[in-house]
Amino acid sequence: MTAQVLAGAPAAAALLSRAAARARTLPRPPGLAIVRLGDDPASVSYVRGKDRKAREVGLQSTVYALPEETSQAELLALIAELNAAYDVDGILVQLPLPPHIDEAAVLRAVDPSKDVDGFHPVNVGELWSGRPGLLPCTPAGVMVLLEHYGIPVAGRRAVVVGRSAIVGRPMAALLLAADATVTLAHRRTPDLGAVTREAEVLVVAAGRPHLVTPEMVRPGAAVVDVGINRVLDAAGVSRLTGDVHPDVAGVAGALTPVPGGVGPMTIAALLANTVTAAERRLGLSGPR
Ligand SMILES: NC(=O)C1=CN([C@@H]2O[C@H](COP(=O)(O)OP(=O)(O)OC[C@H]3O[C@@H](n4cnc5c(N)ncnc54)[C@H](OP(=O)(O)O)[C@@H]3O)[C@@H](O)[C@H]2O)C=CC1
Ligand SMILES: Nc1nc(=O)c2c([nH]1)NC[C@@H]1CN(c3ccc(C(=O)N[C@@H](CCC(=O)O)C(=O)O)cc3)C=[N+]21
Repeated sequence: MTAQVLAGAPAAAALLSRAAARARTLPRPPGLAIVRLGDDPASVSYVRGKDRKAREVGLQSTVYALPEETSQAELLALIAELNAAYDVDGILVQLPLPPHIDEAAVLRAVDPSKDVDGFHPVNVGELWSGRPGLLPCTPAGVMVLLEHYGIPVAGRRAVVVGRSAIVGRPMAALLLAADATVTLAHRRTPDLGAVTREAEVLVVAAGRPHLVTPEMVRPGAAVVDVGINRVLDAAGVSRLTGDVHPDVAGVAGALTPVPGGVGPMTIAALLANTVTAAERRLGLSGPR
């Protein structure tokens, strides 16, 4: 037996085509502003991917590539300008930020109605209180992926490994909102395998290559691998690998690949959020 492959591409394409159709009904294209500091190669490449896809689906996307040494005051001034700009519906500040910038202060500065990452405390609070506003892209993308493949969540045991503000915590909130019974595991969880074996839906976002091995997985479980780790293969070539060991495919019922699983969903969810923000700002509230 080998697990069903939950490829991101078809689910992301479906989400993008729904978002593009909604965007076409608006009086003007939804506007996305992407802010990035410095030139960390991974950030440059993610931002390029987001900007390219945004244009493909008919959004007006602008990348603000600022030098690494940009001061916090300069960054906050740009955010204030984008908050005030009529034709900007979504603002994304690419993380991580350089160490001299107070990340929490920057995320708080983004107008919550333009916070297409769903990182502002207002959106976080709304998510946990069960009145979701704009949803964090990776967890929202995971929910769309599960739905696309008809994997049920309601009434099932879900385990999330990792409790970061951008992935693990909001993932747990969305699974809870979808009526799963949710456990959130982390570095201080004793006997992680005993916990993950309980999961009918297992989401792994730890940033540890191959942390989850076959004996940690319940037979037939749906396993979502959020991890993106750059590792050297036997030939010394740099490759992307997930947090889930490939042999898990022999135990799981369904498994997301890395790359080509959650990554494309994250980008699609960001663009769908931007359309949602535009609809709300223009007073034309469409579906979600
Ligand atoms: N596909 C996509 O679109 C995206 C992928 N990612 C990837 O997902 C992964 C996680 O990202 P992110 O959440 O930002 O990472 P963080 O490093 O912020 O958080 C990692 C979490 O995993 C937990 N953890 C780490 N090691 C273990 C372990 N051995 N056992 C149990 N828990 C552990 C940590 O626990 P503790 O809190 O106790 O330290 C922490 O809560 C990374 O590989 C990242 O590249 C991230 C964003 C988007
Ligand atoms: N403000 C902010 N918002 C984010 O959403 C955000 C961020 N900062 N910082 C970094 C993480 C990471 N992230 C990814 C997006 C797409 C892929 C993606 O498309 N991955 C491809 C592979 C890409 C490659 O080849 O490098 C895949 O998995 O198939 C991965 C990771 C968004 N993040």
